[in-house]
This record gives sequence, C-alpha cells and structure tokens, in this order.
Amino acid sequence: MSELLTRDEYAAIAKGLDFPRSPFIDGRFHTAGGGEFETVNPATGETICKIGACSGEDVDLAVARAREAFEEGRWSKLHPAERKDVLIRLCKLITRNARELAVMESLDSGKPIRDCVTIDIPETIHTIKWHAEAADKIYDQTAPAGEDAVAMIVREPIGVVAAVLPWNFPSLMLAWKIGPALAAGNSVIVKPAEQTSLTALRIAELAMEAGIPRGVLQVLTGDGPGVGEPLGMHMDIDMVSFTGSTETGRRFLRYAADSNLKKVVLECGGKNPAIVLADAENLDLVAGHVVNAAFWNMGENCSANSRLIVQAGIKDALMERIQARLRDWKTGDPLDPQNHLGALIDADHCRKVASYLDGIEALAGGALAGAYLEPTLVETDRDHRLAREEVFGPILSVITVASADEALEIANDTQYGLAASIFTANGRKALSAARAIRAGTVTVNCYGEGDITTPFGGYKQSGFGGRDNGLHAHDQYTETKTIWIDLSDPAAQDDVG
Ligand SMILES: NC(=O)C1=CN([C@@H]2O[C@H](COP(=O)(O)OP(=O)(O)OC[C@H]3O[C@@H](n4cnc5c(N)ncnc54)[C@H](O)[C@@H]3O)[C@@H](O)[C@H]2O)C=CC1
Ligand code: BAL
Repeated sequence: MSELLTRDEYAAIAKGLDFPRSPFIDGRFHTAGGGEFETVNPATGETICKIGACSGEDVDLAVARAREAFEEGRWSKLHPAERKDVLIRLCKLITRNARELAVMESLDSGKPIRDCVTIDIPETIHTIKWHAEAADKIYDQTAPAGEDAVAMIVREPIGVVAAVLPWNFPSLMLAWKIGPALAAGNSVIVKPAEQTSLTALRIAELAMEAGIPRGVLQVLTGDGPGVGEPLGMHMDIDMVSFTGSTETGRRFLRYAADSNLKKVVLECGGKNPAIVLADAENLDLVAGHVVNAAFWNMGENCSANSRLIVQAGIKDALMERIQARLRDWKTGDPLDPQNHLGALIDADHCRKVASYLDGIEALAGGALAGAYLEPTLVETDRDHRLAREEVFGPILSVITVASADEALEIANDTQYGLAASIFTANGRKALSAARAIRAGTVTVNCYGEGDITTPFGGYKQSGFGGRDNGLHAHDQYTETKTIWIDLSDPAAQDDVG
C-alpha cells in the first residue's frame, strides 16, 4: 500500500469515501446528545461532514459500558493470546482499508498524503501489532521472599482508560494509546481532537469487525470542554492518557485532583534543539536531518527540532545546504504526493504561527495563504519568543553559538524537555551531550523519536507520569499488585495474635 498514487487517483478515492458521523458507543454508532459540529478540510476550508457532539449523558453512558465490559471480563479476562489474535485481526483490517484511511486522514488534518500513506497509517498498524504481539510475552515477577513465602508481583489492567488525543497525528496517537492499553486488557474510551475525529471512528468500527467486544473500544466525539473535561472529572475512569499541549495537560492533573485521583499520563509539548557542532561530518546529511526535524508534518509535531543551535565556524556552510534542501520541500495540496508540506490544522492556527514572524525578516520562506505557510528560516537570539515558545508550525529559529558548552546551556534553557539532536563527529562529546541534555529522547547524528521499541516522553513540562512506546507503555496501563503467600508450616508457628 505504500506505493504512491497520483493526485487524481487520491481525489477519486476522496470522492468515494463514506465518512463516519457519530460517536461509537457500546459497539455501534450512536446518536449524540450534544448537537453537531463541522469537521473541516484545512486544505480547502470546506466542511467534510457534520459529526455528532457527545453530551455529558453520552460520556456517562460510554463510561458505564466500559466499566461493565471490564467487570464482566469480556476482554480483560481473555487469555492474553486471545487478545493478541483479535488485535492482529484489527491490524489486518486496517491494512485492507489503508488507502481509504490515509486519504481520510489527509482530508481531515491537512497532512500530506505522502506521509499518511508511507508513515501515519503503516506506523499505526505496526504499533498496534507490536503491542498485540507483546501481550502474551510479558511475564510477572517474584520477589526474594525467602523459603517460607512466595511473593508474587503481578500486573493487572487498570480498568477504564480515557485516551485524549491531539490533531497532529490522529491515527498514530490513537495507536500509541490503544495498542498497549488494549493489549493489557483495559476498556478504552478515545476522545479524538475535535478537528480530526474521522479515522478514530473508522478504526473503532473496524475493531468491532475484528472481534473487540462492545464497550471495550469506544470513541467520543466533541470538544475539550464538552467531552475532555467530563472524562477528566469522571469518578469512574481509572486513568487518562493524554497527548497535547502542556496547558491542557495541566488541566488533566487538576481534574484528577478534583475527582477520584485517577492516574494521569501526559505527553506534551517541546521546544526541541538540534545542536550542530563545528566538527559535524557530512553537512549534506546534517542539513537533511535538520530540515526533516523542523518541517516534517508542517512542524506540527511535539518533537520538531524548532531550534537550530549551530557553532559559528560551520554555520554558513550548513545554512547554504539547508536552503538548498528546502527547495525540494514543496508546500501545497495535501492530496498531491509531490508535496512535502500540506496545510496546517486550520487558518486560525496558521495565522497564529505566522504572527511570530511579525517584524522579522525571514532567511527563507514565510509566505502565508489560508492554512498554508511555507517552511520558514529565521535568525533569532536565544531569548526571542520564537526561540522559547512552542510554535507548532514550520518555522526554524537559527541561533549561533561560539562553543559546545554554550550550545548545551542554551539547549537546556527551556521549560520543556522532550527531544533533542546533536551532530558531531566526536563520540565522547556526543555521549556527554546526550547525558547532559535534559530531554526524554536525544538522537546523535540523526533526527528521530526512536521507534516502537523505545520509550517516548518528556522531562520537565513536556511530560508526566509515564512513557509511550516500548514495553514501558505497558507499565502505563497496568497496576502492580503484590500477592504474598505464606508457606510456613502452620503447626510450627506461634499464634500471630
Ligand atoms: N503533541 C503535542 O505536543 C501537541 C501540542 N499542541 C500544542 O497545543 C496548541 C493548542 O492546540 P490544541 O488543539 O488546542 O491542543 P490541546 O492540548 O488543547 O488539545 C488536545 C486534546 O485535549 C482536548 N482538550 C482541549 N481543551 C480541553 C479541556 N479544557 N479539557 C479537557 N480536554 C481538553 C482537545 O479536545 C484535544 O482532544 C498547539 O498550537 C500546539 O502548540 C497541540 C496538539 C498536540
Ligand atoms: N510526534 C508524536 C507525538 C506528538 O507529536 O504529539
């Protein structure tokens, strides 16, 4: 499926799509009680369809059905190998529908079809499959309790999990959450971002077809105050796993404190540095990584390297190569596979991003039209708001430094700590920088987020409470229980009282 079609072929698929329009509750599409909202194609500004908005009663209904499914053990008490089989069936169904899902994702989010086809949907499948396959391979533990006891440490599913999602990777973030949460046996309620509900709804429908029992995977559509807040405040939800802005993440901690102390895991924003030291090798390759790190997904990426911190001696040579690379990064119609950048999530967000450029002369790019903004390079000092705030758009701030120490000091001078990259030929410098940077992921001589095998999350205000990806994600979605069994001979014991 990763083979790209033409723009006209994608447009024809788009025309034939049947869009889901209602929340998915208790195994079926459900008439929502909170009215409707429009989901808009950011590339054209046109309404794709109207979607039912959930009311507070819909939220309560979904939570009750999720709890019932969990307590009855329709999913939670299945043998892990059975859960694995069903989730792998889901992956096969997503694969069978991959092309349509990729087009739906692109229409709903403005993401370039080339990324939806080659990254978002394949990675969604890979993520769910990886966690499914782990389901029957994770062992519990025993503790060193001596001869007279067995101390077992067992994992149990947490119960009812709410997964609150952002709009920048709608299906992939769904997979990051539901993959491990379902593999562990939880009931999951997904709240997609209101801008991008379509693929979550379609995947929930496919999950039913795959054999995930009703109540186990539900999707509640609507906005933050209408659906996110009642989920956060709900007394019968055991956990919220959230990806989105730090500001909204903070709200979920308050909701938990003000309700039932539900577990909260937050994956939030970043102001991630790419450090290029003067001894970096192969500047063409470095420029490729820097451009990808800053502009992939229109810079609407929590791990985007939006600060380039470059040592003076190498700066001009690197900038020349970055500008040359940028000429290949075309911005335009997301359904045209030639384009590397599509539209930002909406025109308002795009205007907000572009407003950071007021009064600044860009080194490259900067053209704004509707929800489109060209990839933009600007030179800033370390204290400029462009170099400090999460912009979430295609703007790269270039900061010049004299030394590696200065680079590291600036890299860490941020409230965030999600990701960072360092480019240097010196192994010792690379490793000591990787240790010194306070971020959840540091890549050396490349940009990336690791892969499904490695945990992903942030230090400082980039994250809280756990990690996505890797087996670490299973820790998020399980409780740890101690079972202590006394093996001593009762006849030989004194009376405990
Ligand atoms: N992964 C990331 O790091 C992301 C960061 N952002 C950042 O956040 C900025 C704002 O984007 P938003 O879409 O507003 O992100 P957001 O963090 O507000 O939205 C993420 C999710 O939280 C929900 N939500 C929003 N307000 C809520 C509330 N009061 N209570 C409960 N749930 C709520 C939304 O409906 C959505 O499902 C972006 O410009 C960007 O800087 C946005 C999306 C992803
Ligand atoms: N890059 C995956 C996580 C996020 O952007 O929200």
